[in-house]
Amino acid sequence: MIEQYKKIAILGGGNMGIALAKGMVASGKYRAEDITLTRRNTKLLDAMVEQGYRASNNNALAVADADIVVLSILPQQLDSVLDNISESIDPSRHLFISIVTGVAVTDIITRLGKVVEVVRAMPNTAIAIRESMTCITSKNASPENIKLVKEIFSAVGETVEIEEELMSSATALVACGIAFFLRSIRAAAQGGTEIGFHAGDALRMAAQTAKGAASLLLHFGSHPENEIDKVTSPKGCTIAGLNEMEHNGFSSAMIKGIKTSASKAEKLYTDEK
Ligand SMILES: NC(=O)C1=CN([C@@H]2O[C@H](COP(=O)(O)OP(=O)(O)OC[C@H]3O[C@@H](n4cnc5c(N)ncnc54)[C@H](O)[C@@H]3O)[C@@H](O)[C@H]2O)C=CC1
Ligand SMILES: O=C(O)[C@@H]1CCC=N1
Repeated sequence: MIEQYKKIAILGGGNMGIALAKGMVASGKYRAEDITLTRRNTKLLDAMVEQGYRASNNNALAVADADIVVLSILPQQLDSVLDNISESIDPSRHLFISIVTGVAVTDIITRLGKVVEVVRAMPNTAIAIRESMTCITSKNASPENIKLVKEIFSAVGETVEIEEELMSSATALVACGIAFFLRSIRAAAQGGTEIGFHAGDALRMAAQTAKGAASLLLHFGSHPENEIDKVTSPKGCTIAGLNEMEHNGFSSAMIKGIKTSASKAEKLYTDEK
């Protein structure tokens, strides 16, 4: 249990903060009582408190009590939170993990006015079920602390270390990506309903089929087209459907969407200033 001596403050107990906390505890490597979640209205964290987590609306106190500080607020909420906790930070003790989109390590250090070690992480909502793909980067953390952060996120899914310059791209591909694939599954289910299945059955069938497709790639390490070739019988119905989708811009829509999300992610914090 790597984290048994570490206390964790997750500033911003919203979608991701809660999902991260739950995923960490579900991994069996972290204890709920070592994790404090903050948000302005702590009533909304009552369900977490019932499960043994701590809740607070005082970021400075939560930080003072923690070894690891996770920044999990929105980009537009970041500056006021950093201003509020600055006095409570001890750079020799605190390790920062930021999952805030579009915020560089240097942005955090500049705003805090203190040189703390910061590791940026970009997970996705599948962190709640320990199936996240998390991209990690740091310009100033020690190898030990980067390893520690990798271990945290490895407990809730897969990790990859990337250059900080690619973090907005990672945001589009892995964080926004969950929504893109979910929308694809919804579209498949809608098609399924139109050709005869009840909506609930169609959704379950589409979701399991999507899981199977992703698992084939991860299991065999193969290229999608290799797996597609195994499905498309000559003169068959798969290639007919696939080509119809491509004539309507299926791949192009996904590529353009990912590029749009990446450029938006890059500007989310700076546009607030
Ligand atoms: N939702 C997603 O799939 C992903 C989000 N992110 C990033 O993670 C961060 C959090 O995103 P979400 O959890 O989706 O947002 P969210 O809006 O669900 O959570 C933010 C939380 O911060 C709380 N908050 C606001 N001001 C606060 C303050 N002064 N002190 C303490 N808490 C405060 C809000 O009440 C809210 O609960 C964002 O920067 C986002 O870009 C990163 C990866 C995936
Ligand atoms: O939509 C957003 O801005 C956040 C960042 C990545 C996923 N959700």
